[in-house]
Amino acid sequence: MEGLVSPKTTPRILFPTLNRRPSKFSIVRSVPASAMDAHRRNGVGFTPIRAQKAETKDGSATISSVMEDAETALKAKEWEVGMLINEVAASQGIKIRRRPPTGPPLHYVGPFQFRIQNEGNTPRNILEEIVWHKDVEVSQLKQRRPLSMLKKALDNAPPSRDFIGALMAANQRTGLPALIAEVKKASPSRGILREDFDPVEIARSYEKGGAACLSILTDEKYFKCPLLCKEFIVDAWQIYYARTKGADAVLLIAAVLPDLDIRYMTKICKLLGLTALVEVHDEREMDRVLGIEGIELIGINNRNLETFEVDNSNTKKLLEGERGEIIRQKNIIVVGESGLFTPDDIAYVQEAGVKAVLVGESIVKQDDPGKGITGLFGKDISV
Ligand SMILES: O=C(O)c1ccccc1NCC(=O)[C@H](O)[C@H](O)COP(=O)(O)O
Repeated sequence: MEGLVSPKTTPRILFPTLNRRPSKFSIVRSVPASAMDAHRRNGVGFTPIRAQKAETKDGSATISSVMEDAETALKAKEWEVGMLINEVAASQGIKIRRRPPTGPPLHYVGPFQFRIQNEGNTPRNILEEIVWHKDVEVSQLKQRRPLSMLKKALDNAPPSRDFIGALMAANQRTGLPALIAEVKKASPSRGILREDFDPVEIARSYEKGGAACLSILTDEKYFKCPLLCKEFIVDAWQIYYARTKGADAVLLIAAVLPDLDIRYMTKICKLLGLTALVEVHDEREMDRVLGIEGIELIGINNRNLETFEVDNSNTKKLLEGERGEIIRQKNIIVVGESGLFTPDDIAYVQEAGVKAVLVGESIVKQDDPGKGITGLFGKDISV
């Protein structure tokens, strides 16, 4: 049958919804030339398809076939948009593909479900896996709580607090980088960090220990944490959702989001009174972000989220020379993120120019996380 997969030769992918009732559809090929070219460039041999509505004998379409047609059209549109996002992202040097270029690995023929793995539907690293998973998770959440519902819920959210103001006040008070203390149970690179995980107790202990702000890992699948704040944002809907849950800041990862998304999402953050912490890891990402108007807070992640390699000199490297100059001119606050364990580490990134640090593992693992902060800074920063 047209569109079915012969993995050893040329993999061909069907949308699951198309395959469920093949008898009602005639399959035609249809794909934008640009997307097709991108796939050829990626070396992925596939035949994208779209379904056409079948007609009954008297020439009229059945209601269910019309609905399936609409569903199919929507899926096709979503797929096309996903492909375009991948193309735009690639043109900006983003290696993470927002969606699997050849569609999901699961396929259906009649009652049968089968999995076909190929380069285009296998994530190349953990960040890509997270983002693909997040895309599906968010589209399901959006169905349960549409944006219109979230907009109404905004009225009941607690007023947003000044995230940057809190960082600056702590930095001036202590003369040290302000601490964004991270509440997380586990991470993809380090596994479970703390078995007896009570997020509220940890947050209180951080507050007592002198943390200026808290970073709450909210991705359940990969961080096991039930609370909301630091997320893998792939859709503006998540920003509204974060605000309705009381978030004051959200994370936008430049390795995942093209410039246009960062621009758009930053504006939404402003509209909702949220601070956007825009995270970069390399020079290219830093240059992209410095080219975007209105960025106030940049995080330099010392951890490469594709390989998990941690290198604190990354912060120094990205703040040297012209980049550091632009950051100072624009009054951008820089946060040093990941891999900070000792007072020497803190001094090193402070020397490089950060005004704040985001720390998880080294403090969340301590019996008393608040006291862990004193160990991290080499002094009590709560007073
Ligand atoms: O930490 C990971 O393994 C990880 C993997 C994939 C995406 C994100 C990941 N971490 C998010 C973070 O940025 C860190 O949790 C944060 O910077 C704190 O780092 P650390 O002090 O080293 O726990």
